[in-house]
Amino acid sequence: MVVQVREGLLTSGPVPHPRVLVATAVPAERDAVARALPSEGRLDALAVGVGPAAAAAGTATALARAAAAGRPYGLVVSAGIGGGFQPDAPVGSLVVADEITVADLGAETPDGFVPVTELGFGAVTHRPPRSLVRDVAAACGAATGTVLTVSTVTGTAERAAGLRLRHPRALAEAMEGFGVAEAAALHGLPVLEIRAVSNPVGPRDRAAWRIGEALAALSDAFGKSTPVLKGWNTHDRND
Ligand SMILES: O=C(O)c1cccc(C(=O)CC[C@H]2O[C@@H](n3cnc4c(=O)[nH]cnc43)[C@H](O)[C@@H]2O)c1
Repeated sequence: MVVQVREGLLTSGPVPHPRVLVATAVPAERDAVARALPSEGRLDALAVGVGPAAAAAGTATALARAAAAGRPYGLVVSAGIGGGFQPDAPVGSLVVADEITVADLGAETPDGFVPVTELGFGAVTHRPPRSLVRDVAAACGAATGTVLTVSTVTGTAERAAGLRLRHPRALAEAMEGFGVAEAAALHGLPVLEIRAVSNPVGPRDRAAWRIGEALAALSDAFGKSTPVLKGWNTHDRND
């Protein structure tokens, strides 16, 4: 396979059945994913840290190391628990992102929040391959919609309502997807995000978290989605 470095991007040609990196925030999520993966090793689960910056740095490092070792990844999946917008994404349910959007990268103005793209910089959304979103969601029974990446966990009804006003298609929020997606984009790779809902997005209520239930749902999702991930071809990334 030919790997090219062009304008700061690492790109590669189409690969049938590429290696897949599943990036979680913490070891508990990594272990929930790894329990469901086959032992033959084309899918790896790695805990890259909490928040978009740690996730971007950890993912980019893993992708660069794998490429340098001659075992490059062809697909990156951000996975873990997350908050679900109610009533669309109840606790224990699964969400596959058809858009991965960073919600708080921009500027506050007297007229409201302005995303960084409107300031003339960068990106705020990454779109996973549509066929992969469709097939993974069908395999594991997930809803599809926008998953927001935030640096601050939402803790009030006002903020939850504000996010939904700006992002009406948002089903879930978490803290890593956009960072993982930026790292994947830097390497010219497609990205997917899968979240198992551990808590409602809204007023802070630690008693309402169902982390065990969400980790079990995450494990189950990977058990059911592995055949799709293993069978996916990078040729299909624009489908
Ligand atoms: O202290 C709190 O009120 C609180 C509420 C929800 C989650 C946290 C975390 O520190 C977990 C961060 C960790 O888990 C993902 N996650 C889970 N639920 C959410 C959420 O509602 N909003 C954003 N992220 C969430 C996240 O991806 C991190 O990896 C604390």
